[in-house]
Amino acid sequence: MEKKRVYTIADEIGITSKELIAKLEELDIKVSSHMSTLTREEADIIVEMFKEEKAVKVKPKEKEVKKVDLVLEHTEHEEEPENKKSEKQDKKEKNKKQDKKESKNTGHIEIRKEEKQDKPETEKQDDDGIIVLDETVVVGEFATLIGVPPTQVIMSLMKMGIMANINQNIKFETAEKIAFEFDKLVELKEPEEEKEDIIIQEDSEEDLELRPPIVTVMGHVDHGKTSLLDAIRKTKVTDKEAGGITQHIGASEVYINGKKVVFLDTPGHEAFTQMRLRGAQVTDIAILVVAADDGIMPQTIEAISHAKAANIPIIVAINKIDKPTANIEKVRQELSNNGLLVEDWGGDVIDVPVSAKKGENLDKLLEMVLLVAEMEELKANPNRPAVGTVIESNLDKGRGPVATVIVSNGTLKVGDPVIAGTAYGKIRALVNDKGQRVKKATPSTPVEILGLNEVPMAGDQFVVMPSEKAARTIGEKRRIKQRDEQMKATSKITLEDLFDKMQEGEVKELDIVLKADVQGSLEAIRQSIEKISNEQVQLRVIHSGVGAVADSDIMLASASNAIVIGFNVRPTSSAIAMAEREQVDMRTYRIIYELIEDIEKAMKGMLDPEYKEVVIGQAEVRETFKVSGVGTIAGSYVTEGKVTRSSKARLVRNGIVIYDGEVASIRRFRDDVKEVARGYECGITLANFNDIKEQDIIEAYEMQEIER
Ligand SMILES: Nc1nc2c(ncn2[C@@H]2O[C@H](COP(=O)(O)OP(=O)(O)OP(=O)(O)O)[C@@H](O)[C@H]2O)c(=O)[nH]1
Repeated sequence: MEKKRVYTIADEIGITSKELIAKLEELDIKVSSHMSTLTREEADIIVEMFKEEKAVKVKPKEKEVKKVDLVLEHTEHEEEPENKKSEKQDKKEKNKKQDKKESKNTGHIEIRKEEKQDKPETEKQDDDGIIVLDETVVVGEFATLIGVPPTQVIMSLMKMGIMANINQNIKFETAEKIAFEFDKLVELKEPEEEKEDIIIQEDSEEDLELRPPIVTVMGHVDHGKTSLLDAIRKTKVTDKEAGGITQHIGASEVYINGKKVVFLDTPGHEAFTQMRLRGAQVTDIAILVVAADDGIMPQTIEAISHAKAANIPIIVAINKIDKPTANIEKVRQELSNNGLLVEDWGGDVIDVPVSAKKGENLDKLLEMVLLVAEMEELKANPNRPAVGTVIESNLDKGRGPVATVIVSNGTLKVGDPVIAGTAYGKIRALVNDKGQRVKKATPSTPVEILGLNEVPMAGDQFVVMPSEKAARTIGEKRRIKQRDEQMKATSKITLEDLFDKMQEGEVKELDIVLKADVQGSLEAIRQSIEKISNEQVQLRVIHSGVGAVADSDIMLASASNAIVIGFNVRPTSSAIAMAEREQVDMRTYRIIYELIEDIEKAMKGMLDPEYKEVVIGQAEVRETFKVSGVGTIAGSYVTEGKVTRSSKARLVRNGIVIYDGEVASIRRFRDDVKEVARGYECGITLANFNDIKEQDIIEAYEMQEIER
């Protein structure tokens, strides 16, 4: 580390060494003489501090002006006389109240008016003179806020053993201590809640009526999800509406004993989790299809994890019972191994053996769906303007933007002005799942809506607005906000920032998606991981499975703000791309101990930086010499880049890595040298390794820290 002598620093400031030593003593920095050294960083801060101090002494006026400028940049009335300020404050309070009154209340939603931001985002002073600060604050700004010269703040910091210059950030806790020293009070800014632009008002209990359940079918590939959906639709849809042709709109309704059940058309948990990723939970109940001849398979386990993560009840349909190889009891056994104990086995999970092919027991399955729905008490108020979720959307050549929505509450009518994400418009037509035009759609009903100005996204919430104008205003505002947000990267949890987020109280749980090469290691790792939970943070494996890290793992992690850990497995290339896009922290390990150690370190905020290997050169071994006391010296010729004494080295023979370690020495003629470049000969020895042969390749590499 570069150092500076006291006399040089004194010289730079323009004072004598003695004066500097005395000043440093005041700051509790002990130096014995003018020959003592400080680190370069310390020296810079001290020089800067003294320069500032001098400037304040010499040109107090200019400094004042600058200070006011700085304040003006943030807020115009911070420097106003007290009485005027409070007058303004009063007015503002009144305005605020007025605003609140004015914010439109349509009976079911409240449209929030934007509050004027006339104070700086980060810091402000509240009415009783308490200065409100963020988690961190820049030294210079903090000094201005508490009305103390920056040099004094820097000095106080030094006394606390913190070397920071005027442009550096300090933590709130530090700022608080310093403010106390100067008789000022500060408080931590309360985290602002994400303000919704539309507040949907709750219904009172007496307005609520039961609504049909919305069901998603999940399960392993080929276990019969599509067959089951088709079979249900064929028997049930055509039963009711003779000749009615099911049109694909993303969801369909079926009737059992006169009661309606809504099925989402896209089977599988990917679509389901995709929606959750967008913050929408449409599904009330999951039907887990398990083929009786195949049993629980990896995607079955995934589906279980996804449904559990979404906290929805699961009904198991044990399918293909018509097959001679069907083994229902085996499926039940496997279910219990995966945390689903069926009723026959003393648990509370409902399972129904069915055959999608033969149409067997489908009524029983649907009855169970209704039963679970009843227990869930799914309710809505049909007598209010509608809200719901977009489940599919597309741009139709003839009809323009088309969206299938499911009404979650209220009744949607033709002519209603709506907003869906950033899209807005007036409902021109409603089309049901049979392709028929309808006038209205009640709770849990899937319908296509026409009349939006653009195609919304699946997962977007739609809300009926008081007027078309209100819909447009909100739509435009959202578009601007969306653009802003796209600029800011979304912050997902990572092991690096785990500690900081724990300190800030943002994180109480670390969810993990775990993939490993064999079942045995999965269990061992899961147990070890969950054991290291402490009071501050709970570690939870929300999904584990055998095999490569796949897209669905990343999707689940992203939707649940989890990290992904792969043990002895690699991610697929599309999973890598997806993790990058979704900013999911994904790590792979080959040694359990290292995996556990990384998590433990992350919990203490001491995670080592990540390194990547960079090959810096290659040398060919042309001759070898055995020297007693030294070992084998490889007489080599550097063919690429360079080889340095500090590099790591690999010995490669016929493409196979024979040794991986470090360069012990490099000599040119009889001298030890630091490095040898391409085109030169040299003698290389490797640390603790002598089995070097002619024609071997020595590959020199370095581990470089990756910027995160
Ligand atoms: N014997 C028998 N075969 C069935 C049954 N249900 C589905 N199958 C067959 O199983 C195969 C897979 O059925 P699908 O409905 O395509 O399965 P899936 O789960 O939707 O498959 P993916 O869409 O590929 O994930 C088809 O050949 C079906 O005919 C059943 O109850 N009995």
